[in-house]
Amino acid sequence: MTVHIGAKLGDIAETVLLPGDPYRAKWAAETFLEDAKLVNEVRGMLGFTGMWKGNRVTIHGSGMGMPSLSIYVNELIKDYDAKTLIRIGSCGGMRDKVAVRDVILATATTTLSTPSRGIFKELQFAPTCDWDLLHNAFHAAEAKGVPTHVGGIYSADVFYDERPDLNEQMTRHGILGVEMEAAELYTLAARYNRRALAVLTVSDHLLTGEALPSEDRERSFGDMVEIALEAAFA
Ligand SMILES: O=P(O)(O)O[C@H]1O[C@H](CO)[C@@H](O)[C@H]1O
Ligand SMILES: O=c1cc[nH]c(=O)[nH]1
Repeated sequence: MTVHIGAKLGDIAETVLLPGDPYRAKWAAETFLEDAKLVNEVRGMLGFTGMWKGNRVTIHGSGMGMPSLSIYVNELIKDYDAKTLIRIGSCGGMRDKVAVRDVILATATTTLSTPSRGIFKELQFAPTCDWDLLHNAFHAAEAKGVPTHVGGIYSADVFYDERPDLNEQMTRHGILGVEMEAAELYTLAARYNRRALAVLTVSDHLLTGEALPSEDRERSFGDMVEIALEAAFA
């Protein structure tokens, strides 16, 4: 047990999928895993461990925003020795070519800051994904025929953004979508030599204003979960 995770040592698999939403973790575990068991519910942050095609997997909520994800990922790596960590999140589309329900595989993330910012001082560290996971995920998405984009994303600190000028610069510089966790996930994975990737489903669009309801964000992102599982065990 850790301060924020009630699971016993050994209850967490080496491969962990990380949705922001704990109820997406529950839905994904019940939908895709065999023998899924609840291993954490401290503060309502649900985590489940089960089997997928003979492979042991944990699906654990990260909460919203990098400070929350940082707590769970630090403990999952340092206390439970998680080795592969894949975020399965929603994001806002930022380019015309990206449509709602499309999948984005995030190669690199741009941020204003992360919880790790302090250690870098004047350095602008570039958080990037694991190449093998990206390669596997792209081929899994292609095989499923899921519309998929590969490229940079923006990991923001706020959902209700008062800086539309920043979004304009992101779009102008080719950023595909905005979410709130991947930069810290990639930074921690780099620090502890783990594999990380963010597989994202576009839930709304900053340019068109289109948006999916919260029930869809909790439950309708099956392609993203399967792509993440295929990528982890390819
Ligand atoms: O759907 P999740 O995984 O929570 O991800 C996105 O949704 C939340 C905001 O609604 C933020 O956590 C953002 O990163
Ligand atoms: O962080 C997020 C997630 C989904 N949609 C957004 O616009 N922002």
